[in-house]
Amino acid sequence: MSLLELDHVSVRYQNAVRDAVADASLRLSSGDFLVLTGRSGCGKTTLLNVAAGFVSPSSGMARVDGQPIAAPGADRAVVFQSDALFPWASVRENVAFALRMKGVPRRERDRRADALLARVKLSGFGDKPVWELSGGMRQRVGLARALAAEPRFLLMDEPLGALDALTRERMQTLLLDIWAESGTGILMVTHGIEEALLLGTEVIVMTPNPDTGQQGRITRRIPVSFGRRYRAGEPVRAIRADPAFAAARAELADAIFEGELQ
Ligand SMILES: Nc1ncnc2c1ncn2[C@@H]1O[C@H](COP(=O)(O)OP(=O)(O)OP(=O)(O)O)[C@@H](O)[C@H]1O
Repeated sequence: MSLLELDHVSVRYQNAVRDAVADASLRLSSGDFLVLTGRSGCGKTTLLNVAAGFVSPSSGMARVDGQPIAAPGADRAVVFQSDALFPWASVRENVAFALRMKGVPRRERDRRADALLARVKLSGFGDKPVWELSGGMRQRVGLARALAAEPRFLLMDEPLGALDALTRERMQTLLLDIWAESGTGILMVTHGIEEALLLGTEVIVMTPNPDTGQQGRITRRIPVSFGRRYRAGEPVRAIRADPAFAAARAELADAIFEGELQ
């Protein structure tokens, strides 16, 4: 069991007159799926980057298992919206990259890469160059590559944002399957309201300060259980059709837009 904590974190970028994120706290344990959502510019990526170790808090603390986060680490794998794969390498080589860095011998890393490719439903694609793959397939390669490091936490910034609607729905269930199998703690940023509800165990809403349009704060934390229902065997279609899902959708939209849409 691992714990990633952001404790009263504020971030002010160099030369900025205000904090991009003000006084944000969250706790991500193994097996949690936290979703950060909110309007554009309210600081979601900034907060994820603090967890990743790319950005240092100006005040407050970020910790993994009590140790301050000072830099990116293999315990926290990051998946971005653009897949950031190595275009010159094969699918298998991309997935095996972290294993190669660790000095895992060739045969062993190929075996593990192929097992990961099977998990993301890309068996048989290992020898392909990545540029031959569709956007959804590339994102699955990116996911397999992140999982290769056996991270304690998976940090994902709009990982499905560039995909078409049908591919995105399939990726959502794949993410739930991988989360269930791996027991990893996931922190994901998304603009998708239904996606947040379907995937998260907790949806964290950030909103900008109404006076400045900046200084993102956490304004709501909504516990959700739809993803757990999928894990327990309920089909996604049935979950989406449940009036409780529509009610949660309306509640979350209201929290994000603070009544602006009504
Ligand atoms: N490297 C940076 N230097 C200076 N300011 C930055 C930097 N990165 C982000 N900001 C500012 O910090 C604020 C929060 O940005 P951030 O990208 O974290 O928001 P976001 O909620 O992820 O936005 P989006 O949903 O559009 O991706 C914005 O005002 C942005 O302009």
